[in-house]
Amino acid sequence: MRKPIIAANWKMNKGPAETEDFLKGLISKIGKATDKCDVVIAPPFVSLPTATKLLASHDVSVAAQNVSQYDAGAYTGEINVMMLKELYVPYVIIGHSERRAIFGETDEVLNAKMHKVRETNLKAIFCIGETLEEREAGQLDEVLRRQLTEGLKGLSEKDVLETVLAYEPVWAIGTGVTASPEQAQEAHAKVRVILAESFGGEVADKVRIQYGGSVKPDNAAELLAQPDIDGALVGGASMEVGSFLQIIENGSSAAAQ
Ligand SMILES: O=C(CO)COP(=O)(O)O
Repeated sequence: MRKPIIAANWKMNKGPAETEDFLKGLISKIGKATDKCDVVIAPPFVSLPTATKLLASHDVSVAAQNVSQYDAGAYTGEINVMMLKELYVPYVIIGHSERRAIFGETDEVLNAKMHKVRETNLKAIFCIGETLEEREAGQLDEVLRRQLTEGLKGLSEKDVLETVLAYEPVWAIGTGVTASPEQAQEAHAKVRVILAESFGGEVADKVRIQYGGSVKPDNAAELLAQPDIDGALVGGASMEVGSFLQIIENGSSAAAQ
C-alpha cells in the first residue's frame, strides 16, 4: 500500500510573510490528516527558512521548487543542493514543465540535477507530462518514455524508490481543464510499465506517482481513487489553507478505499 503524498507547489507566489500566515493557519487546522497522507509544501527559495522553522516540529515536509545541477561557484542566481541540506529541506521538485518550457531545462540537465539530488540524499519530486500537441499526435507513450529514461538515467533502484514522480499533463496545468480520472490513470499505468522495464517490477510497484494539473477539492477524490494515482501536486488550489486541506481530506480518504 503506497501512502498518498499531496504537495503544494506555490510557484512564484508567497514570500516569507505570506508563507508564515499560510503555515500558521495550516498547522492550526491540519489535525490528524498527516496520519493518512504525506504533506509537502514547496514555497519559493526565499521562503524556505520560514517554512522549515515553522514546520520543524510538525509532520509536514518542505520542498524547494528547483536546484542547480552545479556545485558552488560562479553560477549567478543559482542555489545548490548543499544549501538545501543546510536548511533541512528534504524534497526538491525537478523538471516541472514550467522549468522545461520557460527556462529551457532539457532531459540532460534534469538528469544532472537528479544525480546531484541523490548524491546528497535529497528526495526529488520528478515531473513528467505531455503537451496538448504531443497528446493529439499520439505521442503520450513516447514522451513519457523519453522523459523517464533520459531523466532517470544512471540512477539506482534505491534512488528511484526515494523519488516521487509527478505526472502533470501540460494542457491541464493552470487551465482549469483536469485530465479525466481515466486519462490520468492510463498515463500513470504507462509510467509504471516504463519504470518496470528500466528498474524492475518491485520499484515500479512501490514508487509513488502524483497527478498534477488543475487538482481542486471537488476532483481530488475521483483522481486519488484511481489505483495508480498516489497523490497530487497542486498549484492554484494549494494557495489557500481551506482548499488545500480539503484536497488532502478528500484525496486521502478516497485513496484509502
Ligand atoms: O503545475 C502544477 C503543480 O505543479 C499544477 O498547477 P495547477 O494546480 O494550478 O493546475
